[in-house]
Amino acid sequence: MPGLFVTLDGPGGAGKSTLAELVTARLTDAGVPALATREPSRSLIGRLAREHTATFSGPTLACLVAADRHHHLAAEIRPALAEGLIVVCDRYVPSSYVLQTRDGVPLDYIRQLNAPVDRPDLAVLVTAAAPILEQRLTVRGAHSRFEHEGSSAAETTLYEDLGDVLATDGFVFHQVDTGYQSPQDAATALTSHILELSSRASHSRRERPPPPMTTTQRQQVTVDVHVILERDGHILLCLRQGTGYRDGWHCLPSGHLDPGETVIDCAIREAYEEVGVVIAPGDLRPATVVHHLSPEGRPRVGFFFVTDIWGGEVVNAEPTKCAKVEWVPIGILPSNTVPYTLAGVELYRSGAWIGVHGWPEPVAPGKVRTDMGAESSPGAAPRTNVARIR
Ligand SMILES: Nc1ncnc2c1ncn2[C@@H]1O[C@H](COP(=O)(O)OP(=O)(O)OP(=O)(O)O)[C@@H](O)[C@H]1O
Ligand SMILES: Cc1cn([C@H]2C[C@H](O)[C@@H](COP(=O)(O)O)O2)c(=O)[nH]c1=O
Repeated sequence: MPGLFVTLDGPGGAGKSTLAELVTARLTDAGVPALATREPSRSLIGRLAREHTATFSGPTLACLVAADRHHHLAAEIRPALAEGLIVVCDRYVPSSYVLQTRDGVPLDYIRQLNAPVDRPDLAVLVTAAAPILEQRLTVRGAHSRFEHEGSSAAETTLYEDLGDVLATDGFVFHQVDTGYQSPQDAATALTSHILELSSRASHSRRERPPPPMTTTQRQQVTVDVHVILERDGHILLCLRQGTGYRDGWHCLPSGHLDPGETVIDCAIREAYEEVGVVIAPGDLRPATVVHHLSPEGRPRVGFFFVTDIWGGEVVNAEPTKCAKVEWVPIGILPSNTVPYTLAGVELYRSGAWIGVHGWPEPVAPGKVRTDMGAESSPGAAPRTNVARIR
C-alpha cells in the first residue's frame, strides 16, 4: 500500500484526539493528503461499540470492537491507503489490549481476535503522568465507563507493560509524552516524524523496481460508485468537509464498493447514506464508467449511475463529512469540483460510455472511437463509446 497508516493509543486524557486532529491538519496544510479517523469507527458497528460501553462489556465488547475494526479497514482505511493518503487513526489494537484486559478478557483471546488485522506503519503510544491525566479528565469530563471506573495510574501501567507484546505482535511503536509539552509542540514533532517515515517509505518504493506482471499477478483496482441525481438540468453535489480527502471540494454522492456488494447495491446505499434518498434498482441508469489514475498512481474504476426518480427528500445525511448539498446546473459545475467527479459528469454529458482520466499517455492511440451513437439519456448527448479526459 502506498499510503502510511499511523495509529494513536494511550490512556484516557493522554491527548490522542487532540494530536490526531492537529497532525492531520498540519499534513493537509503541507499538501500531504491525510485522513483522520478513529475507533470505534463512525460505522453502525462502531457506533454500537462507542455509544453502548455501559451495556456491552467483556468478550462482547471485545468482539464488537474487533468486528468494527475489520469493517473499518475494509471500508475506509485500506481504500484511503490505496489512494496514497496518510491515515491517522485515533485508537486501534493497543487500546483493545488494554481496555478489554481491564474488562476481564484474557489477553490471549484479545490477541487472537486481532491477529488477522493490518499492522500500522507506526503505532504511536501517547502518554502523560497519571496525575496529569486525572486532572485533564476532571476538566474535560469522562468519555466512557472506562474513564469513570478505572484509575489513570492502572491504565498507564497497562500501556507501559505492553512493549514486549506489541513488538511480538508486529507493531512498530513510538512514544509521545504530552505531559510537559503543549499540543502544538507535540503535533509539530509527531508530524515531522511521520513525514520522515513517509518520505523513507516512498524512496524505498521508488528504488524497488515494480515486479513484472505474470499470469498469476493481476492489476488490483479500487471500485467507486457515483450517483448523478438529475432534475431540471441540475445535479446534486456534496461539499466535502472533515474527511481528510479533497475537503472543500464538490463531489457526487459516491463511495467505495464494500466487499460482497454489487455496484447497483452500492449506488443505492451511498445515495441513501449520503443524501437520504431511496432509489429502486430499476430506476438507476448507467451514465458512464471512468478508469481513473489517482495522482498517487493508484488505478480506480468509477461506475457512474444516473436517475431522476427517487423517494424521500434530499437531505445532507452526513453533516460531519459534508458541509452542504447543492443543486447545480449540469453544464456549469463549480471550479472546485473533484476532477474525477468532473470527468464522470463530462463523459456522461458527452454521451461517452467509458473514458480514461488521469493517465499520462493514451492507452491505445488510434483506438479511441467516438462514432458509436447509441441510446441517449435525458440531458445527455447521443452516446459515444470511448473518450479520454485530461
Ligand atoms: N499536550 C497537552 N497539554 C495539555 N492539555 C492537553 C494536551 N493534549 C490534550 N490536552 C487536553 O487534555 C484533554 C484530553 O485530551 P484528548 O481528548 O485529546 O485526549 P484523548 O487521549 O483523546 O482522551 P480519551 O481517550 O478520553 O478520548 C483535553 O481537554 C485536551 O484539551
Ligand atoms: C478502540 C477501542 C475502543 N474501546 C471503547 C473505549 C471507549 O468507550 C470508546 C473510545 O472512546 P474515546 O473517546 O476514544 O475514549 O471505545 C474499546 O473498548 N476497545 C477498543 O479497542
